[in-house]
Amino acid sequence: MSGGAPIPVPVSGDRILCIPDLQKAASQKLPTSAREFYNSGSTDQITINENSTAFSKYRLRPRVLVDVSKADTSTALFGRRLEFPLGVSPAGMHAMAHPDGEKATSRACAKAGVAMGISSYANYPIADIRSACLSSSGIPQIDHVIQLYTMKDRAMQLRIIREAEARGCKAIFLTADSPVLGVRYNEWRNDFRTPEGLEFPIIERDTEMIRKVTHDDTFTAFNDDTHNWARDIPWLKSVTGMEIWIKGSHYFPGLHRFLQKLFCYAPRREGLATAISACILTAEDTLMAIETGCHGIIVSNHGGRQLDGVPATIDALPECVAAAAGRIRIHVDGGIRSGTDIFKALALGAECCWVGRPAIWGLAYDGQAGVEIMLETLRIEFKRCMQLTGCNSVKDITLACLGVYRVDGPLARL
Ligand SMILES: Cc1cc2nc3c(=O)[nH]c(=O)nc-3n(C[C@H](O)[C@H](O)[C@H](O)COP(=O)(O)O)c2cc1C
Ligand SMILES: CC(C)CC(=O)C(=O)O
Repeated sequence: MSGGAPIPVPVSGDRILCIPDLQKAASQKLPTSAREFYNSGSTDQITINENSTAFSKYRLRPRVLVDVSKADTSTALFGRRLEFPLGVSPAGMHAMAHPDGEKATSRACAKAGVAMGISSYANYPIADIRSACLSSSGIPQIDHVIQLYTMKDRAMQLRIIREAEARGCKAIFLTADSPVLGVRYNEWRNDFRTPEGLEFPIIERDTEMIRKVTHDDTFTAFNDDTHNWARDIPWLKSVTGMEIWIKGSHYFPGLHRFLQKLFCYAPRREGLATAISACILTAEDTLMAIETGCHGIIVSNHGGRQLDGVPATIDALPECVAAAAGRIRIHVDGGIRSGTDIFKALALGAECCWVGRPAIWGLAYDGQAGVEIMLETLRIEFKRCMQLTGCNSVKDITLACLGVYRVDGPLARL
């Protein structure tokens, strides 16, 4: 019998015991316009709120009297071990939360053994973010992915891709839900501008250029609202060997007709037609990602910052998983605020989760150390959840671990 090494619990005097503690402490430190920029969603805040509350409808179905002394939280991504199934989502402007910005996030991710996404709107170049987490032998200790928008300026897009390749990024996360910026009242109300001194080196914008304009203006100038599956994915595949993952979903006109044709003329896919009927948009996008040969999808609604009123990602996940039928890798982000949330997402079929705002709150709270607290909190909670449900490895986390209450009924298995 082995009790294993005791799990270190964060017990500093700062009393950050969970992600909501961190959110509260960090938010108090941020000026109003930065706080609202980070913490808000779009329009009526429906989706951002649901992203985190939707997890609570699920109940855990634990198995007891299981030896969990050697429970192992690790998994693998891009052939590298992750300490637990988590990455930090690509989110712009980490340096508004702490001067070390994405470099601090990168170091914290390396310490925790998780992956990191680099936003096109990062405040440091890809090279600096990668080299912030070098091992003693000079090799980055974690994998990074580069987040790209579909951009009007193909030459710039190509320069970003070449730089990401040269610096060893493993994949492109193509953000598909942003042909235009979401309606963000906070940015309008506060006439939000990137603070003095911060740059967007990846999209080649210095501080003077970006302070002149709003994000709406920047998005309109850069993002390609003519983007589409048929043109953009083949182009990306033709220019890079990096993996291509689609982040977020966006309805592409004509797609429904295309799918109808597909199911009409390809009888072997009839089973899928049934599966997608539950949630047309996201299942369609999942199928398009498969059809166009992408490597993976991130079930994401951009943290509720783009189209308000879309479902919580944890609610969209099952339809995507069903439509995918094991043919594409599926990750999820949005509203994940505890280790139990990670557990539930895995039980519903995600391979890995990502968090956006919690990293920003960690930065605002205490730079790299704050992000480390955030990651360690989630790791400990995830491990405890695994042990208390009788799971010894992430492979043990299946649909059988969850239940949900139906109206006036007993707990139902999923
Ligand atoms: C301040 C902020 C900036 C973001 N910037 C980007 C971005 O540049 N590109 C992108 O694809 N997603 C961006 N996102 C969305 C995140 O990648 C991620 O989908 C989202 O934050 C996940 O939800 P969560 O914050 O509830 O964890 C941003 C999110 C926030 C909060
Ligand atoms: C820096 C931004 C324009 C990115 C952002 O806010 C977003 O993508 O949600």
